[in-house]
Amino acid sequence: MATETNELLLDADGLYSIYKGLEGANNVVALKGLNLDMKKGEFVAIVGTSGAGKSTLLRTLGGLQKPSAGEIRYFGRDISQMTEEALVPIRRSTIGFIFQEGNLIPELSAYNNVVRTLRYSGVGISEARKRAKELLKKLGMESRMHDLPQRLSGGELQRVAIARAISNNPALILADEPTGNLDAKNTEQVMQLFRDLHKELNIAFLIVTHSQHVASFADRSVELSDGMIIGQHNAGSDIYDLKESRSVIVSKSGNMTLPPEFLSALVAYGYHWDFTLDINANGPRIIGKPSLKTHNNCPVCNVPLKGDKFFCHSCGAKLN
Ligand SMILES: Nc1ncnc2c1ncn2[C@@H]1O[C@H](COP(=O)(O)OP(=O)(O)OP(=O)(O)O)[C@@H](O)[C@H]1O
Repeated sequence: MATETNELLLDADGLYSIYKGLEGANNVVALKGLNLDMKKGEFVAIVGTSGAGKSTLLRTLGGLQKPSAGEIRYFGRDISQMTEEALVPIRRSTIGFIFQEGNLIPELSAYNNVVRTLRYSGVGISEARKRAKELLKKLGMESRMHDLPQRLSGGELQRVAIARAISNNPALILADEPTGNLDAKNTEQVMQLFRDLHKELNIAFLIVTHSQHVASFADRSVELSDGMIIGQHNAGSDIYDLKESRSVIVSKSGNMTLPPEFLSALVAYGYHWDFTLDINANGPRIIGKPSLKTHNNCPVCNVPLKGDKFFCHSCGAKLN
């Protein structure tokens, strides 16, 4: 059985991700100071409109691209500024990736794709062969395992991709639209497989999806909009109309994320409230009068903002 514990698996703090604009164009700030915690064995969906930053978040959390600012900790260990050399073994031992296209090596059979992944992780050849066979059998691919990817259907390709992703017993699977290319029947089967793996092996899942059905498998859905997490939702929420089910998130480091309707009623993005809190035995109390301020320093590169408080002339971050 999946046992969700209070032990933190993943803990991301203040993540920014900036794509440099082409000549003359503004940079795109795809993640804007985002915070996310995941417990061991949790099943979380990332939902939100197109361009909200979901894939960027997944790739950044997986160490496939560096955040422009912020920290990403796995079991308390910060990976955000590690060299590729230091990252590779952590990625291999902790994380499995599944993408929409499956990303198999086209010249290798299903079986050799899995063997290759295991070999890269340092598993000996005979053990790798044995484990590849067992995994493909478990995923219902025993009779097709010597076929090349081009001879496999979308659903079969995803099974091989899943076999590769779980081959190193990862604590977490990061999946970007894993059923995006599949029909309803194959989507159901792949999601059922995820659920079984989650239960049997206690693997945590973080899945980007546009599908209500896929999100319904998750313990909670995290909603992204314009590079920020704007709410979370319990299992069974309607992801096509999330307004009703948003709840406030308070991260481990004390950052609070408020639903967008609330924020826009309060203030525009780019401002913050400045106040002093006194916490004593009677609970928290605001001292003095809160005041509304713009950032003095760029939250991405920390250089003082000059003139325009919503554009950093130093790193090019657009802050609204
Ligand atoms: N390599 C890149 N270079 C420049 N901008 C990029 C790059 N990748 C993504 N972006 C931009 O970053 C923002 C977030 O993109 P991302 O792909 O993370 O969103 P998404 O929520 O996954 O979208 P979708 O649901 O359509 O796949 C978008 O404005 C996108 O145009």
